[in-house]
Amino acid sequence: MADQLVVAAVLVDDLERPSRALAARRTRPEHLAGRWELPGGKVEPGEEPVDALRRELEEELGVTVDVGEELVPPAGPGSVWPLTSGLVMRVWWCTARTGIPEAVEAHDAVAWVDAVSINDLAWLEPDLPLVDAIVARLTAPPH
Ligand SMILES: Nc1nc2c([nH]c(=O)n2[C@H]2C[C@H](O)[C@@H](COP(=O)(O)OP(=O)(O)OP(=O)(O)O)O2)c(=O)[nH]1
Repeated sequence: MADQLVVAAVLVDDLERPSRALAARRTRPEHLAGRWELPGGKVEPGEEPVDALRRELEEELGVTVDVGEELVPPAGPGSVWPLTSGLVMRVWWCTARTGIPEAVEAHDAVAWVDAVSINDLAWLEPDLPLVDAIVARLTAPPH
Protein backbone atom coordinates (compact mmCIF):
# COMPACT_ATOMS: atom_id res chain seq x y z
CA MET A 1 0.00 0.00 0.00
CA ALA A 2 1.22 3.51 -0.78
CA ASP A 3 2.56 5.60 2.05
CA GLN A 4 0.10 7.95 3.73
CA LEU A 5 1.04 11.59 3.05
CA VAL A 6 1.19 13.97 6.01
CA VAL A 7 1.50 17.71 5.37
CA ALA A 8 2.87 20.21 7.84
CA ALA A 9 3.80 23.87 8.11
CA VAL A 10 6.80 25.73 9.33
CA LEU A 11 4.77 28.73 10.41
CA VAL A 12 7.20 31.64 10.57
CA ASP A 13 7.03 35.32 11.48
CA ASP A 14 8.19 36.39 8.02
CA LEU A 15 8.57 34.34 4.85
CA GLU A 16 11.45 36.42 3.47
CA ARG A 17 13.45 36.78 6.67
CA PRO A 18 12.18 34.23 9.15
CA SER A 19 13.52 34.51 12.68
CA ARG A 20 10.98 32.41 14.61
CA ALA A 21 8.96 29.30 13.88
CA LEU A 22 5.95 27.76 15.59
CA ALA A 23 6.18 24.40 17.33
CA ALA A 24 3.12 22.56 18.66
CA ARG A 25 2.89 19.96 21.44
CA ARG A 26 0.80 16.88 20.68
CA THR A 27 -1.88 15.53 22.98
CA ARG A 28 -2.47 12.20 21.20
CA PRO A 29 -1.93 9.33 20.76
CA GLU A 30 -0.47 8.54 24.16
CA HIS A 31 2.97 7.49 22.90
CA LEU A 32 3.37 10.82 21.04
CA ALA A 33 1.71 13.06 23.66
CA GLY A 34 4.02 15.74 25.02
CA ARG A 35 6.30 15.67 21.98
CA TRP A 36 6.66 18.71 19.75
CA GLU A 37 5.93 18.76 16.04
CA LEU A 38 5.12 20.96 13.08
CA PRO A 39 1.36 21.56 12.92
CA GLY A 40 -0.37 19.61 10.17
CA GLY A 41 -1.92 16.24 9.55
CA LYS A 42 -2.92 13.56 7.09
CA VAL A 43 -4.09 14.37 3.58
CA GLU A 44 -7.55 12.97 2.97
CA PRO A 45 -8.36 10.93 -0.15
CA GLY A 46 -8.84 13.22 -3.15
CA GLU A 47 -7.54 16.25 -1.30
CA GLU A 48 -4.72 18.45 -2.66
CA PRO A 49 -1.80 18.57 -0.22
CA VAL A 50 -1.83 22.35 0.16
CA ASP A 51 -5.60 22.34 0.69
CA ALA A 52 -5.07 19.74 3.43
CA LEU A 53 -2.42 21.96 4.97
CA ARG A 54 -4.78 24.96 5.05
CA ARG A 55 -7.55 22.82 6.54
CA GLU A 56 -5.31 21.38 9.26
CA LEU A 57 -3.95 24.78 10.28
CA GLU A 58 -7.44 26.20 10.52
CA GLU A 59 -8.64 23.24 12.61
CA GLU A 60 -5.59 22.95 14.84
CA LEU A 61 -4.40 26.54 15.25
CA GLY A 62 -7.33 28.72 14.20
CA VAL A 63 -5.36 30.53 11.49
CA THR A 64 -5.56 31.02 7.77
CA VAL A 65 -2.17 31.06 6.11
CA ASP A 66 -0.17 32.28 3.19
CA VAL A 67 1.75 29.30 1.85
CA GLY A 68 5.31 29.96 0.68
CA GLU A 69 7.94 27.64 -0.74
CA GLU A 70 8.16 23.98 0.11
CA LEU A 71 10.89 22.90 2.52
CA VAL A 72 12.39 20.40 0.12
CA PRO A 73 14.07 17.31 1.60
CA PRO A 74 17.80 16.76 0.97
CA ALA A 75 16.95 14.25 -1.80
CA GLY A 76 15.55 17.15 -3.84
CA PRO A 77 12.27 18.33 -5.34
CA GLY A 78 9.61 15.64 -5.53
CA SER A 79 11.01 13.74 -2.57
CA VAL A 80 9.37 13.43 0.83
CA TRP A 81 10.52 13.50 4.45
CA PRO A 82 10.36 9.98 5.92
CA LEU A 83 8.40 9.55 9.14
CA THR A 84 7.66 6.26 10.84
CA SER A 85 6.75 3.35 8.63
CA GLY A 86 3.85 3.95 6.29
CA LEU A 87 3.98 7.74 6.67
CA VAL A 88 5.83 10.39 4.70
CA MET A 89 5.65 14.16 5.00
CA ARG A 90 5.80 17.31 2.88
CA VAL A 91 6.36 20.66 4.55
CA TRP A 92 5.80 24.26 3.48
CA TRP A 93 6.94 27.60 4.89
CA CYS A 94 3.83 29.56 5.89
CA THR A 95 2.80 32.79 7.62
CA ALA A 96 -0.48 33.50 9.36
CA ARG A 97 -2.77 35.66 7.26
CA THR A 98 -5.59 35.86 9.78
CA GLY A 99 -5.69 34.82 13.40
CA ILE A 100 -3.10 34.26 16.09
CA PRO A 101 -2.02 30.62 16.31
CA GLU A 102 -3.14 28.88 19.46
CA ALA A 103 -3.61 25.28 20.55
CA VAL A 104 -7.23 24.81 19.49
CA GLU A 105 -7.27 21.09 18.72
CA ALA A 106 -4.73 18.22 18.83
CA HIS A 107 -2.18 20.26 20.82
CA ASP A 108 -1.99 21.59 24.36
CA ALA A 109 0.70 24.21 23.75
CA VAL A 110 2.34 26.15 20.98
CA ALA A 111 5.67 27.93 21.17
CA TRP A 112 7.50 30.41 18.96
CA VAL A 113 11.09 29.26 18.84
CA ASP A 114 14.23 30.74 17.35
CA ALA A 115 17.31 29.01 15.97
CA VAL A 116 18.58 28.32 19.49
CA SER A 117 15.48 27.57 21.55
CA ILE A 118 14.13 25.21 18.89
CA ASN A 119 16.67 22.68 20.17
CA ASP A 120 15.31 22.81 23.71
CA LEU A 121 12.08 21.06 22.73
CA ALA A 122 11.44 17.32 22.74
CA TRP A 123 10.62 16.94 19.04
CA LEU A 124 9.13 13.82 17.50
CA GLU A 125 12.14 11.77 16.43
CA PRO A 126 11.42 11.92 12.66
CA ASP A 127 11.35 15.72 12.86
CA LEU A 128 15.01 16.09 13.85
CA PRO A 129 16.31 16.47 10.26
CA LEU A 130 13.60 19.05 9.71
CA VAL A 131 14.68 20.96 12.80
CA ASP A 132 18.20 21.14 11.33
CA ALA A 133 16.83 22.46 8.05
CA ILE A 134 14.75 25.06 9.90
CA VAL A 135 17.75 26.20 11.93
CA ALA A 136 19.72 26.61 8.71
CA ARG A 137 17.02 28.87 7.27
CA LEU A 138 16.54 30.88 10.47
CA THR A 139 20.27 31.59 10.65
CA ALA A 140 20.85 32.15 6.92
CA PRO A 141 22.01 35.61 5.89
CA PRO A 142 19.30 37.62 4.10
CA HIS A 143 19.17 37.00 0.36
N1 LIG B 1 1.42 16.84 12.00
C1 LIG B 1 2.62 16.25 12.13
N2 LIG B 1 2.69 14.89 12.22
C2 LIG B 1 3.91 14.36 12.35
C3 LIG B 1 5.08 15.15 12.42
N3 LIG B 1 6.15 14.33 12.57
C4 LIG B 1 5.67 13.06 12.62
O1 LIG B 1 6.33 12.04 12.77
N4 LIG B 1 4.30 13.09 12.48
C5 LIG B 1 3.43 11.91 12.51
C6 LIG B 1 2.59 11.85 13.76
C7 LIG B 1 1.34 11.15 13.29
O2 LIG B 1 1.58 9.76 13.36
C8 LIG B 1 1.25 11.54 11.82
C9 LIG B 1 0.30 12.69 11.58
O3 LIG B 1 -0.96 12.33 11.97
P1 LIG B 1 -1.96 13.31 12.70
O4 LIG B 1 -2.54 12.57 13.86
O5 LIG B 1 -1.32 14.63 13.01
O6 LIG B 1 -3.02 13.48 11.55
P2 LIG B 1 -4.51 14.00 11.61
O7 LIG B 1 -4.52 15.33 12.33
O8 LIG B 1 -4.97 13.96 10.20
O9 LIG B 1 -5.25 12.99 12.57
P3 LIG B 1 -6.01 11.61 12.42
O10 LIG B 1 -6.91 11.72 11.23
O11 LIG B 1 -4.97 10.52 12.30
O12 LIG B 1 -6.72 11.52 13.73
O13 LIG B 1 2.55 11.94 11.42
C10 LIG B 1 4.98 16.56 12.33
O14 LIG B 1 5.96 17.32 12.40
N5 LIG B 1 3.73 17.06 12.20
